[in-house]
Amino acid sequence: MQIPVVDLCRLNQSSAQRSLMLKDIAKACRKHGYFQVVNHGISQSVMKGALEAASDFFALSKEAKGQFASDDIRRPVRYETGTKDGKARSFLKHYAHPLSDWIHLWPAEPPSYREKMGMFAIEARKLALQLMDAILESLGLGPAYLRKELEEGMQMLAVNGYPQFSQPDVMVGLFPHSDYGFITILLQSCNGLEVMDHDDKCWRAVPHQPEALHVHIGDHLEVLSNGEFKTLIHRVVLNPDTRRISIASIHGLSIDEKVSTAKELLDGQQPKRYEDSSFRDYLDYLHWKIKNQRSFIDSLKIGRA
Ligand SMILES: O=C(O)CCC(=O)C(=O)O
Ligand SMILES: [Fe+2]
Repeated sequence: MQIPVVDLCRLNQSSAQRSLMLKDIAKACRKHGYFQVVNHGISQSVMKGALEAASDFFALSKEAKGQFASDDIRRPVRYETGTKDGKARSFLKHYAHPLSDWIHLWPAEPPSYREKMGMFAIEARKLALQLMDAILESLGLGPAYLRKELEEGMQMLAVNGYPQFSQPDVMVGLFPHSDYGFITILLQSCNGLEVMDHDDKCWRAVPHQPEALHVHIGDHLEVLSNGEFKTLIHRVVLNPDTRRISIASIHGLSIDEKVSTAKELLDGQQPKRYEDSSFRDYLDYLHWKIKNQRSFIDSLKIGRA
C-alpha cells in the first residue's frame, strides 16, 4: 500500500517548498486522514529510549504496575491490563503537558522511565505543534491559527504493550476506534497498526518504518475543519512473531477549552456540522456511555440524531 509521506525538511526550506509541503499535508489529511512523517527532528536514541522505558515498565511485577491501576478514565495516570472480550492490551496512560505538573505522578520505576519518556514527550510535543500549525495553515486558516491555545493545550501519552499472538480471529490488540484530539503521533516497535481506508472502508496495515512516525487525525480536528478532514478509525492486530510496544502522543486543547468549527470555514453553503466540545466533555461522554452507543464524534454531529 502507498503510505503518504511528509518530509519535514521542506518546512524550513524556501517558501515554494513549504507551500508544496502544505499541499501534500492537506491532500494526505483529506484523502487518508494519516501520513508518515520523516526528518521529524526526534532522534533515534530518544525514540529507542522511550520504547525501552515502556518495555521495562511492562516487565515490572504485577504489584509495581498495579499501583497505577484504575478503571476511572478521568485519572491523569492510569494502568489497565488484561485479556477480555477478545482483546489483549496493557496500557499506561498519563498526561504529559505541562510536564512539570504531571511527571512526579509517573512511575518512579524503572529508574530511567521519567527521564526517557519525558524526553520523548517534549520532542513529540514540539513536533505536534509544528504539524498542527502546518495542518491548520493547509486548511486555509492563517499561520499561527490557535497557536496560543495549542501551546497551552493538553498532551496525553498512551503507552501500550501487546502480547505476541498468531490467531487474529481469536484475539486482537485494540478494537476499532478514533482518538479524541487534533492529532496523534504514534511510535511503534513493529507492525500491528491498521487503519480504515476513507474510501473503500477496508483495513490497511501501516508498516513499521523505524525512522518514521505515524500521524493521524483525531475527532477534534474533524470538528474544527467542519468535516473537511475526517478522524481516522484505526485498530491493532497482534503480531504473530513478537510482543509489541507503541506510544501514542495525543494532542488537543486544554481540558476545559471547547473546540468549535473554525468560523472562517462556514458560510451559507457550509453550515456548522458539529457541536462544540472539550476534552472533559469527551471524558464525561466515555464515562457515562452505555455500551454500543454512538462514538463521541457521531454524538457531536448536528442534525443526525
Ligand atoms: O498501538 C497502536 O499502534 C495504536 C494505539 C492506539 O490507537 C491508542 O493508544 O489510541
Ligand atoms: Fe488510538
